[in-house]
Amino acid sequence: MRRVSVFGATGSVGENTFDLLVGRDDLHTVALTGGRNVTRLAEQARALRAEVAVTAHDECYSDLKAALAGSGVAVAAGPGALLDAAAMPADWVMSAIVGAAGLAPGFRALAQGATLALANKESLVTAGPLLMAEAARHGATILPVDSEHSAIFQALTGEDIAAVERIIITASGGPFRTWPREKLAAATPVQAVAHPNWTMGQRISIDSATLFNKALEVIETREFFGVNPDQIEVLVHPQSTIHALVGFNDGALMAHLGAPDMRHAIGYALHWPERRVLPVARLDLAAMGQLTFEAPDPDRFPALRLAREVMATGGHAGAAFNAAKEVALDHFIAGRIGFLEMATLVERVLDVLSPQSGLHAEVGSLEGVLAMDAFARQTAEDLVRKGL
Ligand SMILES: NC(=O)C1=CN([C@@H]2O[C@H](COP(=O)(O)OP(=O)(O)OC[C@H]3O[C@@H](n4cnc5c(N)ncnc54)[C@H](OP(=O)(O)O)[C@@H]3O)[C@@H](O)[C@H]2O)C=CC1
Ligand SMILES: CC(=O)[C@@H](O)[C@H](O)COP(=O)(O)O
Ligand SMILES: [Mn+2]
Repeated sequence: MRRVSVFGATGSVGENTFDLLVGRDDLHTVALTGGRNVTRLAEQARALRAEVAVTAHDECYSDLKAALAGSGVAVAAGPGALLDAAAMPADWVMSAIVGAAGLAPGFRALAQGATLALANKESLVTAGPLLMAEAARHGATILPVDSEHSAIFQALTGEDIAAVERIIITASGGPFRTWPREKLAAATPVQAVAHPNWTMGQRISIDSATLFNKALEVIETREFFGVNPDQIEVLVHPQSTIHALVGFNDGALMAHLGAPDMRHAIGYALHWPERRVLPVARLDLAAMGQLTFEAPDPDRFPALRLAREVMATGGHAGAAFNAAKEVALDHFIAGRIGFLEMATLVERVLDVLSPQSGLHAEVGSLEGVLAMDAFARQTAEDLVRKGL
């Protein structure tokens, strides 16, 4: 029986994963984790007959315990319990916690040789070399779940990475793709979260609106596939039908198309190296009529430029970039800074950290990455307090 665990089970990727796991008697669920939504976590744990359910928050323990009374599911809480759950032997582990909080559990799961289905792009942005080395050290496999990276991975199957000239990841452009800069300044969280094509969690949805999601994905592409930054292109494609394209040295361009449904990428990672029938809509290209493409606008969406600077800096710049972006997002959601100020804040943090602080230093340990993450968060908080 194949053993599976899901980290971030109550989120958008987590629910899509649950949908593919429920009712499968060839799979055994080891651990399910969530955050504050303990009611849903308990429902999932009962439905999948999980060995253990873990909430990331100590204060949610008693509610989770009560919700699982009589179920036979063990209950635990707190960041340490998340790591303990990641250490429980499993064959396939979904990493779908949002933000840098997903890094340590995924890292821990690799140490027991699990196949890590990686939705948490922040892991590669903050600690790419470390994560890939940890997988190699333990004979573990990392499979991409981010839709673009799953698409690239599929387009590369059977190919030689040395024959790759370029990788093109598509961006929907988000809900503000056509908005002028003046209007963007007043954009609200409610408007920013309304993704045109995908149903996702609040944070990644807003990151799609700023194009910070695409900025993270450019770095994720570099870290996962080992290509040079100048081989990675971003193409705005408002229909989100093509997820990525790979260009080869003979001029061929292989595109991956599919409905905007994460169950494809999750299901591909679940069954890899096989393909199995998945409950996703089939495309009707004639009904669609046309697919369109645009270049991203660097003035209204500076996140992509910042990603290029981060890749040029290397070292811990990815951890600082992601942490600053997470703080900026918190303040935007809370109404303390404006939409355009998110990129301003991230750029200021990188400027402040640039001359000192080990930003260039090679990524050598999880502790080092987490220290840079904390330092960048503190720097961002200080800048917001003083006023941007
Ligand atoms: N949504 C999507 O379609 C896609 C998402 N991704 C990536 O996948 C990851 C998850 O995204 P998404 O599902 O949208 O996110 P959601 O916000 O929908 O879900 C996040 C999950 O993480 C849990 N969580 C939140 N904070 C913490 C924490 N500090 N410690 C432990 N667990 C926590 C949440 O628990 P609770 O809700 O119970 O509080 C929830 O289970 C992100 O890295 C995102 O970039 C990538 C491609 C597509
Ligand atoms: C589903 C997925 O992989 C998301 O990362 C998606 O790509 C977000 O859409 P944007 O292209 O708007 O960032
Ligand atoms: Mn994506």
